[in-house]
Amino acid sequence: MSLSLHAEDGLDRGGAGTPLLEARTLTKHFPLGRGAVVRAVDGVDFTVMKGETLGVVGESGCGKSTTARVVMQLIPQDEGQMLFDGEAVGSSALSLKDYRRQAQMVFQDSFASLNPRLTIEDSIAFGPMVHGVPKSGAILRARDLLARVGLDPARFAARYPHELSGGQRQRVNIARALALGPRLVILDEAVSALDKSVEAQVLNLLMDLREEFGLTYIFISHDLNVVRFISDRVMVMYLGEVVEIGPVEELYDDPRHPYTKALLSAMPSMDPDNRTMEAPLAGDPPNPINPPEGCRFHPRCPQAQTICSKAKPALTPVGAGQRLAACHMEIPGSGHSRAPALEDAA
Ligand SMILES: Nc1ncnc2c1ncn2[C@@H]1O[C@H](COP(=O)(O)OP(=O)(O)OP(=O)(O)O)[C@@H](O)[C@H]1O
Repeated sequence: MSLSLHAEDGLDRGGAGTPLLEARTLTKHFPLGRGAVVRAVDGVDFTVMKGETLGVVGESGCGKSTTARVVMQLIPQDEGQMLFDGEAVGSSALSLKDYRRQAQMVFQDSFASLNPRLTIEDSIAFGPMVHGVPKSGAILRARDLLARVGLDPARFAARYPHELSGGQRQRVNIARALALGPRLVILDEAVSALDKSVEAQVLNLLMDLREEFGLTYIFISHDLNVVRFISDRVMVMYLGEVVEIGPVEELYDDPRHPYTKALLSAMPSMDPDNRTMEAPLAGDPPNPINPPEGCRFHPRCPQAQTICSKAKPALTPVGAGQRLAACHMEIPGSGHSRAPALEDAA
């Protein structure tokens, strides 16, 4: 098989208009016994465009990592479907094996992701060898990738993970993720464990690699400043659901969902004149085993009205139209009260 180290022919680099990944009503529940179920991901819909970075934010436990693991097919979804470049993942047109080559993931823990008994070059070469690349070719590719992530192959190829710093190990993990020539890379808190100066270097490296290889990223992070820096669009999750998604500057400058407003108001602003006056989030997120009826955010929402506890708001276009928010108050014609279209559901 041939594994390209360059953007694939025909890849719409930076083309905001063509979907690479379409996730439709993805659902993942974890049974806990005695009928209890954690609704970790509950009917999530989103699209990632070719060449873009989609940031994913939300409080701990809202389902970011589970969404990533389902997208990677590390765990199967209970319901829902994914299309990758227009083909259903797991279909005869796109087998799971082919899909897994094209979608790769980098995790937060740079050490746990690497086999301590393998040298750096062997770790990077492992994936291509599993996919049938001869060892000599896989090692050459590994050394090339080491150089591309800023590690001199002559110095680093024969070292072991424990001989590297956290930042160097994460560069190795990035090289390893790129070894199979993926088109989609999921970065799950991939820079969160790094010192700020190292984090900035790795973020710049990720942006360079995205251009060089025509990659598409899903970037999961608790750090809203980092997400703003690297993302083209941002998806906000709350208790297993998407509550808002849209272009990064639009969403940060004019958040529409009350949860997004509260989340951003808790963000340490670089600019003291630019801090929002929204109330910060009160209380802990409710339990994903027994989420509230209607809008799941309503028990903590300063704008909640009667409808919010009764009917689930659908993701609805807001603002300039490239953004969606799931809030009854944003549904056109609702007059900031009960939305007529939802009266029946109440
Ligand atoms: N294997 C599992 N079994 C049972 N519950 C799980 C499992 N994996 C995740 N969960 C639960 O699913 C919910 C979503 O977890 P997930 O790790 O996806 O959230 P997250 O937003 O990534 O959180 P964090 O930011 O802390 O990583 C949480 O309540 C979590 O405890």
